[in-house]
Amino acid sequence: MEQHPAANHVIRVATSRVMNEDEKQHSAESNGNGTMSVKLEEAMSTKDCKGGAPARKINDGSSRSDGAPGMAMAPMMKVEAEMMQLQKEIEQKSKFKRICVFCGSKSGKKAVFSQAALQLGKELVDRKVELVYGGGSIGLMGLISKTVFEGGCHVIGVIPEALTSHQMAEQAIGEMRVVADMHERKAEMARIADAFIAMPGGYGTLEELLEMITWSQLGIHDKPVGLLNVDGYYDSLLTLFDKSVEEGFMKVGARQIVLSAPTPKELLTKMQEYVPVHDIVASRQSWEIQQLEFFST
Ligand SMILES: C/C(=C\CNc1ncnc2c1ncn2[C@@H]1O[C@H](COP(=O)(O)O)[C@@H](O)[C@H]1O)CO
Repeated sequence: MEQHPAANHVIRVATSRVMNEDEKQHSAESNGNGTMSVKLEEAMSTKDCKGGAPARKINDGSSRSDGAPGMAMAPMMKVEAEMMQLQKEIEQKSKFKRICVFCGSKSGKKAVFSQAALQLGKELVDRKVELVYGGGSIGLMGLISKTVFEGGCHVIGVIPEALTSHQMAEQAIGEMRVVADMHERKAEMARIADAFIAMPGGYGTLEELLEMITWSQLGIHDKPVGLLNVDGYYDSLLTLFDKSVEEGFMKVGARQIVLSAPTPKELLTKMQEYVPVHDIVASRQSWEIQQLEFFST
């Protein structure tokens, strides 16, 4: 393990497969909504707010466990306040433990792009989501990683060996996973993240985005892929995808792999609700078997 003063820690990763047991376990760990649902059900049950004897109905002003008239409002209001708080927590709590964000190594000309990076970073912090990203400290990459890190959430940069000397001269933050090349980088990002978001960016961002969409179409993963369409930046790409369906190069179901929204909140809501509807080319299991065979030869 290599340590750099500017980074929390740096580890070298030998990526051999896109999906493995660690990923499956992590995926199981990441679904925290069950606990909250149970809590809400408890709050909505017929017990009073102190957990005493059952009352009749939550919204009925006469519902008192002790049967005393006229004094029901205070405990009922407390139950309702608790329910609202739990509901808020459920909405804020993310289904995703880690989200990979692809974004520009430049900040773009308009301030809205930087503002969106800060907004998305804050949204991840509010939802207690860890960030996986390209490991660079420049452009939108630098802004979002700093925001998430300073917000107290874990940040994992996945960086090819060739870029490390450049990176280390800059201010690296969080955990750095050093991989052999660009292919391993994407495989590692895909393996450890539960979902992918592309912010505005150039070729690098587009290439990463399209690869994750293609891997979903093929059945290599079934994780949500979202486009943060800041100030209509991706309008023309979305139109091209529609054109591709129109001209018979893409199935309607496959077009639905790509989710998009102008704000992080709206995008994350769509991503939380995402259910794949496309036909996959080969099962995830068969991709894993192929990869195992490839790496064992
Ligand atoms: C290491 C530093 C600069 C070197 N540049 C990059 N470092 C890390 N990751 C990068 C770098 N350039 C591109 N990427 C990856 O591509 C995406 C951005 O590319 P774009 O062409 O700017 O859209 C990004 O998601 C990265 O994964 C000093 O910090």
